[in-house]
Amino acid sequence: MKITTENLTKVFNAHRKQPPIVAVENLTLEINEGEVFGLLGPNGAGKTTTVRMLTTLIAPTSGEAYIGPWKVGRDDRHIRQAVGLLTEAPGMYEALSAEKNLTIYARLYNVHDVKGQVEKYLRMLGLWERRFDPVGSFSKGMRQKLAIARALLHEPRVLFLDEPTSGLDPEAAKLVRDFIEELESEGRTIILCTHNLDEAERLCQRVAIFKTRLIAVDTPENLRKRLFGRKVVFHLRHVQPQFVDLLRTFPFVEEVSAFENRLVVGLSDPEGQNPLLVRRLVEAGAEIQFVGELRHTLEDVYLRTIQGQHGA
Ligand SMILES: Nc1ncnc2c1ncn2[C@@H]1O[C@H](COP(=O)(O)OP(=O)(O)OP(=O)(O)O)[C@@H](O)[C@H]1O
Repeated sequence: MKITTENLTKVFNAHRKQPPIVAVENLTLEINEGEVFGLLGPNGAGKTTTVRMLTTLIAPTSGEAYIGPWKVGRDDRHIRQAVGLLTEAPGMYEALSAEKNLTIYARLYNVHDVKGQVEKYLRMLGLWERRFDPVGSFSKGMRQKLAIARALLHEPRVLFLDEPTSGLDPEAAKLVRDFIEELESEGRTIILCTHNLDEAERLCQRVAIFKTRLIAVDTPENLRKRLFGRKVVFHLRHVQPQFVDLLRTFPFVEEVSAFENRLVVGLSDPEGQNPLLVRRLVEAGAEIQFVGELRHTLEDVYLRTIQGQHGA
C-alpha cells in the first residue's frame, strides 16, 4: 500500500495561549508499496508527530495524507485496520500474560482467528515458551518483540516502527532486523523511524532526512554520491609525488590527495576509469597493493545534511 502526503503540517497550540510549536511543516512525500522507508532526523524533528498523523492518532493542522486509497481524516476507520504501529514506549498490561495481552488486542482489532494469530506471532518472535508468563517479568527485548507481535496481529499492509531496536542487545536487535526483512519480503510497506543510521542503511531502500521540513529524500547510495561524489583509494607500497602528478594529468580525475601509502582519487565513473589509472600507475613504477572505494557512511551523509541545514 502506497503512502502519500502533500504539504502535511502539524502545529501544536495553534489556538491556545502558549506560543505555537510547528512540529511538521509542508511535508510532501511518496512512499512506495512494499518499500522500507527510513524517517531520519534529530530529536524533536517531528518524526513521531508524522507517524501519529499517518496512523490517525492526531489530526493534521493542514495538508493531506493518503494510506493507499484512504484519506487521513476522512477514512480513519479503514486506515486503522490497514496500519500497524510500534510506538517508542509500548504499554502492556503488566500483570497479564503475553498471550492474554495479545488476545485482548486481537479482539480489539476484530481479528478473525484470534487464537491462530496470537500463536503465529508468539512463535515467530520466539515467545511461545514464555506465553503464560506475566509481561511484568519480561526483559526489554522480550517486551519489544511482544509489542511487534501486537502491531502485526491484524496483518496490516503498512507498518510504522518507531525505534524498533533501541535498547536491545545485539542479538535481539538482529532478530528484530531479520524480522523486518521478512515482513518486507511479504510486500508490506514499512516506515522506520530510527537514530541508528547503520540500521537504516541496512534496511531502508530510501530515507528521508527531516527536521520539521523535509531536507533530503533518496536512496542512501544517491545521497552519498550527491554529497561526497565517488572516491577510489589506491593502496601503494610507496607513494611518490610523481604518482600524484600523473593522476592529475587525466581530465576526468576530479581530485587527488595522498595520505601515507594511499592515494585518494575523486572519479565520476570508477568502474570505467580505474583500469586505465591502474595501468598507468603500474607503468610509472607504482606497486599497487589494493584498490577500493572509499565509502562514506549514512552517518556522514546525515551529519553533513543536518549541518548544512544549520548553516542555511
Ligand atoms: N502533544 C504535543 N503538544 C505540544 N507539542 C508537542 C506535542 N507532541 C510533540 N510536540 C512537539 O513537536 C515537536 C516534534 O516532536 P516529535 O515527538 O514529533 O519529534 P521526534 O522527531 O519524534 O523526536 P525524537 O527523536 O526525540 O523522538 C517537538 O518540539 C515536540 O515538543
